[in-house]
Amino acid sequence: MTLLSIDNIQARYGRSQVLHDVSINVGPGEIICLLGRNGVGKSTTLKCLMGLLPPNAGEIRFDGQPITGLASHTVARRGIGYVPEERLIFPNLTVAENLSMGVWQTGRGAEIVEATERVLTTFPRLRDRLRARGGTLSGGEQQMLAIGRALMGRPKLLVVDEPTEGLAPVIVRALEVALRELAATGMAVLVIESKLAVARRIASSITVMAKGRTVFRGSPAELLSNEAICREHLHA
Ligand SMILES: Nc1ncnc2c1ncn2[C@@H]1O[C@H](COP(=O)(O)OP(=O)(O)OP(=O)(O)O)[C@@H](O)[C@H]1O
Repeated sequence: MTLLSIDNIQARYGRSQVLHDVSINVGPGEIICLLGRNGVGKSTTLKCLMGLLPPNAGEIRFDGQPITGLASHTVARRGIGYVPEERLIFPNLTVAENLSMGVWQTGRGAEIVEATERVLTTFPRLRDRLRARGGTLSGGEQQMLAIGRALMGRPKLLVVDEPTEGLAPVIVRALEVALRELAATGMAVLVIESKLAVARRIASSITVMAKGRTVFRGSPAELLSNEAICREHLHA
């Protein structure tokens, strides 16, 4: 079953065509890792999905409905939680306040408490930090907070741009465990991951991009046995 299908999208910044032909599918309970060298259009693909840059061709469908070009708040309300590369933590708000920003209806205290508990089950490390200001957290804790905030609205699909970038191995492992646990509950996960080792451990399927196109889709084992794709399109 497919929850998200991105079909043959193209997109441009001004006159510069950045995406030429991108297709990605994600089903419930799957973790799809998007790999490829710097500048091939991975982040741009997520921006198209999230309504931050309208594609100029192709279609995006989510949960049986077309969502191509819808505004980002509408896409989010359909059930997609997005964690951009910059994380966008509010540094002067506490961790608990940052999390509560991820709930749509404000003023419903019980809902916020329940959603916060769910996030703390996924990221127990944040429990002791609930009253700390976002800006005082380590990079790894900030990434957990950013993902946690995206989880507050109970998304069916979690979309994360490079979550492990620049983080210590022990934190990377904790994020891997969290993403696998979320997928085990049936959540779909689409993640940009530049480390092949991480992608191998968590991916149900890997999609490789090169120069604005998706050039490979398969299991981690299929990717590793495809020497040409590994040599041409991935970091060593
Ligand atoms: N706002 C923008 N305006 C113009 N060009 C942009 C903009 N953002 C990205 N680009 C260009 O679009 C291309 C794709 O960028 P994108 O960030 O999607 O790549 P990426 O695969 O995510 O790479 P990285 O891992 O470096 O983030 C690059 O050539 C980049 O320079």
